[in-house]
Amino acid sequence: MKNMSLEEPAVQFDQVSLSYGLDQDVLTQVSMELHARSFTLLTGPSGAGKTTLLKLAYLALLPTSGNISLFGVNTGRLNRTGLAKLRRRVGVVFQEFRLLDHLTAYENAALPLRVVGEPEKHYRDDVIELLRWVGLGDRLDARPETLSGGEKQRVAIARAIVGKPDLLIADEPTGNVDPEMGDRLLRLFQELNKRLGTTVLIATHDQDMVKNAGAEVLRLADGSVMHQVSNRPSFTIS
Ligand SMILES: Nc1ncnc2c1ncn2[C@@H]1O[C@H](COP(=O)(O)OP(=O)(O)OP(=O)(O)O)[C@@H](O)[C@H]1O
Repeated sequence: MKNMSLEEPAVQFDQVSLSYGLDQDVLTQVSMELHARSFTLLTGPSGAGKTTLLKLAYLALLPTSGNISLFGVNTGRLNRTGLAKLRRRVGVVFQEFRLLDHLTAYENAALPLRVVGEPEKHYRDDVIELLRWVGLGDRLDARPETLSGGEKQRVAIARAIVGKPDLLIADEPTGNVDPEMGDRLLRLFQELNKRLGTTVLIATHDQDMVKNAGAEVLRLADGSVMHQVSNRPSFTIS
C-alpha cells in the first residue's frame, strides 16, 4: 500500500485562468488540489464553468494562463505525445455519453483497449465482468439506440474505467436518469473509488448526490471563487 502522504496530488491547478477566444475569463486564477484517491463533487450554478474546469483537468483544453499538474506532472511542459500519454491515465464520462451507435454495449466499453491495439482475448472476460458489475450483463450485444438513458450512462462509465484510470472525471452523470438510477450510479463511483483507489471528480447539479455522497464538495461561483464544503482535507483552496 502506497503511503498517501507521499503521493503526488492527482490534480493540481495553480492560478489557472481560461477564456474562450477574446471573451472574458470563464475561470480566473483558480487554485485547487485533489488528493490521490479522493472523491470530490464539483457544483455551482449553470454557466459557472464546471464543464470548462473538467475539460482542463482531462486535458481537452489548455489554460490561458497558470499551471495544471496531473499526478505530479506539470502539463505545461509536455508536448502532444506527453499530453496523450498522461491523458490515458484519465477516464471521462461525458455529459452526452458519446457512445458509437454502430457498436454494441460490449464493443463500446472495450473501445479504449481496442484502439491501443490490445488483443481481444486479453480483455474480453474483463470487459464482460465490468459490464456485469454495472448491471448490464444481459445487454452486452445491445446497440445504444435500444438502451435507456441509465443503461447508456452505465456503458459510458464502463468505457471510462475499462483502462483502469488513476483519475475518473464525470460531467453530470446523473443528469439524464431518475433518482433511483442516480443513487445506483453514485454507488458505482464510490465503489470504484474505494476498491481501486481511483480519484473521482464529478460535476453535478444533483442536490441529492451532493447530500448523499458524503464527499468533498467544491463549489464554483462566478468562475473564480471556490469553496470547500466539508471538513475532510481532500483538497485545498487558495
Ligand atoms: N466553446 C466555448 N466557446 C465559448 N464560450 C464557451 C464555450 N464553452 C463554454 N463557454 C461559456 O463558458 C461559460 C461556462 O460554461 P461551462 O459549460 O463550463 O459551465 P457549466 O458550469 O458547466 O454550465 P452547466 O451547468 O450549464 O453545464 C458559459 O458562459 C459558456 O457559455
